[in-house]
Amino acid sequence: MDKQQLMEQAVSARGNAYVPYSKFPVGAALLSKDGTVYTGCNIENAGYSMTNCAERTAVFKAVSEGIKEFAALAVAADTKGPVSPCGACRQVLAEFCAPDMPVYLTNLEGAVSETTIAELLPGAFSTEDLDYAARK
Ligand SMILES: O=c1ccn([C@H]2C[C@H](O)[C@@H](CO)O2)c(=O)[nH]1
Ligand SMILES: [Zn+2]
Repeated sequence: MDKQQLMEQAVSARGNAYVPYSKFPVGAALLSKDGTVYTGCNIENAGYSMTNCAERTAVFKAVSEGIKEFAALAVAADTKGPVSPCGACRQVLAEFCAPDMPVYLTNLEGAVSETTIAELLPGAFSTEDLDYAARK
């Protein structure tokens, strides 16, 4: 599974997006360390705030199957330049993915931005900063 194939899977997952409100489909493909790809699409709702982005759909699918170790992520949308994940997704990705994990942001014209989890969310809040063991 190379980065090109991962981006193709993100484009393909975009086809399942449920976007009657924004009409802006997004696809994601999250590669686990054991080599499985968890795809995701955005899923909107009549109550707009219940919308789930493509990236979080992919993470939640994997975690709900017991998979929490990831190697790479691709995200695709019909944007001018490479798509840019929202703040909520950046925080959720930072919970499960290593800071140096590669992220491939792309669009339908083949523009690609290769970035990392740490670059997407510098200074991410993490419970590793808290010493829970010392708390009562
Ligand atoms: O990286 C992104 C950016 C936006 N969206 C979704 C949320 C909403 O359904 C639509 C418009 O913001 O796109 C994603 O799924 N991922
Ligand atoms: Zn998002």
